[in-house]
Amino acid sequence: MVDQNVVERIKQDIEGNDVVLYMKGTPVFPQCGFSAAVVQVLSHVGVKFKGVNILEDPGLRQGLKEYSNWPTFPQLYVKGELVGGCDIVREMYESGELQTLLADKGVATAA
Ligand SMILES: N[C@@H](CCC(=O)N[C@@H](CS)C(=O)NCC(=O)O)C(=O)O
Repeated sequence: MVDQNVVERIKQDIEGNDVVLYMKGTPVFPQCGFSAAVVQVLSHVGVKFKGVNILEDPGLRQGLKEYSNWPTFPQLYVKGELVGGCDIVREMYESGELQTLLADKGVATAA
């Protein structure tokens, strides 16, 4: 059963920010290669995002897995919806699908 306080915090984050990356480490200092790769993609696309370091919060780390039904990190959310992890985000970036998704959802990018 997912902790409702954790669910509230997740909802506040993903509903209050267009793009949220739950990751290991911070955007400036990622502590996992998968998280670093998504930070790099988002930087290339030129989109502003909120990075949340799940290593600092074991409750959030577990709660997110249950909330999203996605067992690993990073997890990228756009406008409240889970897009996916590193593999999906990278594939979508390479095909141009990520840029299209952001444009369709009205998220500003510099690219
Ligand atoms: N194939 C995954 C790779 C990510 C991954 O395997 N993450 C692992 C190791 S960093 C993870 O989050 N494990 C669960 C945990 O550490 O809580 C993706 O596309 O995002």
